Amino acid sequence: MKIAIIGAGNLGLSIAKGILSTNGATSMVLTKRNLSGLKEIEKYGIVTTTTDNREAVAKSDILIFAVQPGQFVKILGEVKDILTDKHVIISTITGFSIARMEEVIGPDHYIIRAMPNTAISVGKSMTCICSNEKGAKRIDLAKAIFNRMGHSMQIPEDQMQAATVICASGIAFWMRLIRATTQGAIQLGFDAKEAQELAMHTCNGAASLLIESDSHPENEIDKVTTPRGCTISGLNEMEHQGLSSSLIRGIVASFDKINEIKKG
Ligand SMILES: NC(=O)C1=CN([C@@H]2O[C@H](COP(=O)(O)OP(=O)(O)OC[C@H]3O[C@@H](n4cnc5c(N)ncnc54)[C@H](OP(=O)(O)O)[C@@H]3O)[C@@H](O)[C@H]2O)C=CC1
Ligand SMILES: O=C(O)[C@@H]1CCC=N1
Repeated sequence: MKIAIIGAGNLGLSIAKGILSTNGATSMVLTKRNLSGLKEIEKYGIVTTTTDNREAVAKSDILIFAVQPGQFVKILGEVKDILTDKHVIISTITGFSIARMEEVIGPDHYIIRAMPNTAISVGKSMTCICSNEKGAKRIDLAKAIFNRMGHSMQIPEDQMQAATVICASGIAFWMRLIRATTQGAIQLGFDAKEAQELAMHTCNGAASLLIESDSHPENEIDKVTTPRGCTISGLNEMEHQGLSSSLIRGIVASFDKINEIKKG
């Protein structure tokens, strides 16, 4: 697969690392205006970098766009005359609808919207995808690309904003929970490095347990909470302080904000 990543910033570079670590491409062209941050990745044989988006598009079949929303229309306009039927166009751009893409390049292209997160760099992204009518013929290819770097789910386009909050912003929410657990562990006497190790691997174990056993969180919680024990004391105090409520409110605030950004 010949892949171009247009806009190798935080997310674009994470995707590039994920593709490299899973041998997901035969060639990869990364673009940005200032190439100085791409020195390390250029050392990989299959990677080339350029400031020329047209060159990247001409050399590739799969085009992954990871620029800021305000930059996207201009870049699409710049390359639209060299888009052909070999190209699958994948946009990770928040709040930028398929209809707006079609307004610029027309509907006769394989268009996919994808919402990954930065764990794609280590092959562990939860990625939601949807497509335009023509892109439905390439959705299995898109799923295969993202399943190599984690787990994908096809959703209706009108759920992409919600998916952005839960999956893309969501990784930051989980990081904060891991950080808070680390701070608690330090207070209980572990040094900072040990504390983070305990928090990260416990978090990983909780998610793996649910994924691999197809179980419900409360079912697993019931197995841990000894009557009159320390777990239920901790959990109930967290709930008195509003743990679940604050997470839900944070998610809704994030969703309200993303809808505001889309309007404005
Ligand atoms: N960060 C995340 O976790 C996630 C981000 N997203 C979405 O992905 C997109 C990118 O986000 P993020 O990576 O954080 O943003 P960044 O600002 O880190 O990356 C955008 C990149 O685009 C490059 N760029 C700007 N103009 C051009 C151009 N004309 N040609 C080529 N490259 C260009 C910039 O580099 P330079 O200035 O050198 O050109 C920059 O590196 C956004 O739309 C965001 O909403 C979606 C999911 C998760
Ligand atoms: O914070 C943001 O707005 C973007 C979208 C999801 C991740 N980063």
